[in-house]
Parts: sequence; C-alpha cells; structure tokens
Amino acid sequence: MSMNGTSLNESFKCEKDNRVTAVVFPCLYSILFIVALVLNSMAAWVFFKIPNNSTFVVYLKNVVVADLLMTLTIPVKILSDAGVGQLRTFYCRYSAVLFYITMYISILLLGLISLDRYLKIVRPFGKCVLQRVCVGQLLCAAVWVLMLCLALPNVILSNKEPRILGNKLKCSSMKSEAGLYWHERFNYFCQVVFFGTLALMVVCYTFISKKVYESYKASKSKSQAARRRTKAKVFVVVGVFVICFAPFHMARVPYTLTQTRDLRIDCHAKNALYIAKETTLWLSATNVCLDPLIYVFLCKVFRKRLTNTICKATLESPTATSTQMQMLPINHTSTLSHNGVSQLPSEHSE
Ligand SMILES: Nc1ncnc2c1ncn2[C@@H]1O[C@H](COP(=O)(O)OP(=O)(O)O)[C@@H](O)[C@H]1O
Repeated sequence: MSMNGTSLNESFKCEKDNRVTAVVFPCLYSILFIVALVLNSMAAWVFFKIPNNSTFVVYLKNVVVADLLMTLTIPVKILSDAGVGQLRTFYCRYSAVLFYITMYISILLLGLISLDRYLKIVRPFGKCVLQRVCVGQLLCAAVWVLMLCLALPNVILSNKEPRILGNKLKCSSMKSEAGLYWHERFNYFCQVVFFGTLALMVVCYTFISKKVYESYKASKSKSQAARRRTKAKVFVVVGVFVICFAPFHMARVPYTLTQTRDLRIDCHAKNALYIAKETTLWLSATNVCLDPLIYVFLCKVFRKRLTNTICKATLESPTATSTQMQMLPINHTSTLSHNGVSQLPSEHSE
C-alpha cells in the first residue's frame, strides 16, 4: 500500500536516530573522501596519457570518471549528515541521486569489464564485435544515458516542501506520491542491475579461472606462487564487487519499503534499518578507493605508465642523488621483467 496522508503522518512520527549518522559517518566519509580523491586523481592523470586502444582501457577510463564524480558528492553528504545549513535539501534532490547514479554506472562497467576479460580469453585476437573500441565507447555512452534518464524522475519528483523532523530531513518526505512510486520501482530496477551483474561476473570468472587452471596444467608450471598470484588477480574484481556492494543490496529493499509503504513495524526497527542502510552505503562508497586496485592489478598499460611516471618524477626531483639515479634503471628493469610475466594469457592483462 502506498502512503496516503494519515499513514504518512504516522510514519513521520518516527524520527530518525541521528546520533550515529551525525558523528560517525561524517568522520568515515571524510577519510574516504581524502583517500578516494588522491587515488582517483592519480588514476585519472595516468589514464589521460593512455590512448583508447582497447575496450578494457575505455571501460576503466569510464570507471575513473564515475568514481571521481561520486567522490565529489561525498563532501555534500558529510555536511548534510552533520546537519550543516540547508544542504540536506540539495543533498536529497541532486547530490544523493548523482551518488547513486555513479554507483550503478560503476557496477555496470565492472560487469562489462568481466565480459571483456572473458572474451579476451575466448577470442584473444579480438574478433568479436564487442571487442571493438567504438562498440565499447557506445556501450559506455548507453550506460551513462540510461542511468541518467532513469534517475531523472528522482530529481524532478522530489518537489514537495521539505519537512524537518527532529533535526533531520527525510529525503522521502520531499517526494510526491508519484515520486515515492518511482523511487521504489527504480530501486527494484537497481537490484536487478546489481544481481544481474553479479551473475554475469560469476559466470565469466568461473570460465576464466577454469582456463587459467588448464593453461597452467598444459604448461606444467611448477610455480605455485605464480599460480596463486594469478588466481588472486582473477578474483580481485569479483572480490571488490561482492565486499562493497552485496551488503547494501541486502539492506536496501527493506529500508526502501519503510520509506514508501505504511509498514506496521515499530520505530526502533525502522531506525535499525536506516542505520543498516547508511552503514552498508558507506561500504559501497569504499568501492571508489578499491577500484584503483583493479587498475594496478589487471591493467598492464596502467601499471607501466604509473611506473614510468613515478620513475620520471623521481629522476626529475632535485633531491634525487646520483646514487638514486644509478639505481633507477635496475629497479625499472625489474618492474618490466615482472610485467613480462604478465604476458601470460592467464593474467589477462592488457
Ligand atoms: N538507486 C538510486 N538511484 C538514483 N537515485 C536514488 C537511488 N536510490 C535513492 N535515490 C535518491 O537519492 C535520494 C536519497 O535517497 P535515500 O538514501 O533513500 O534517502 P535517505 O537519505 O532519507 O535515507 C532520494 O532523492 C532518492 O530518490
């Protein structure tokens, strides 16, 4: 049952418990913001120097852009959670929507990355249409346009006079009946996006790890360490995905129902769901710091560029002593020989 006037009032009597969210989350998000800004600015700087010569690079560049945008929404969340000024209205209407959009764009791109890695192993010479750079760019554009268009009603339909309850505004209180309807349905759609992408990843990485295992058996490699390292790399994407996003998607549906329906549950339970949603949302946001791990672990071009940039910066530094300069080529060679190991198809680096 959707909310009518009486049940809305009943629901609004239950004030949000902000003791945790107003103190703990601004601190947690502040740490996240600083780390994410540093890592993603560095990633963007390195990626700008890499040409779009594969779909993998195109997808990773789009992940960096989505992560940087999400990072920029974090200060608004921090200030809004801490109860600063009128920011809560701006947060509910624009900033939170952008935060969620970029999160689901990252999710879809991580799915496309898995599919791309799978195709790289099945068709190493890029004969499939999905492996063309222009198709990758089109797919990315489609992901951005789809998410932006579908989330637009969340902005437009948050058009009611905001009602402050206790010391915090509930974003759902700004929504009209149609706004609540769209908010709930769009959240179901996002659940499908998440679980669909997870299923795609499990299929792709099961196949990839099978291939990796077979290729090691065929080459009769004795190196247990290399095998373990490769397996670990293969599962970085799935690991990051599940740890960051799964808890939020468990908590989101019950919480959304407390926003849009007149559930007969007590205020204490509603507050518990709110805390669960906020905690797991923070965990999802940590993805902006973990994505750079994917670039370093899986993208050979990125790793090379990063090493070159660091080496160049060290060489150009006025404090670099002649001893350091003599040592650099040796370190650099060792990095390159490490990358040489990455030539194995099993490590599916590009
Ligand atoms: N998956 C989503 N995609 C886009 N916008 C969303 C999504 N989920 C929620 N929103 C929007 O973000 C804003 C904040 O939502 P929510 O986090 O549920 O509110 P609250 O902070 O009061 O718990 C709302 O305008 C809502 O419609």
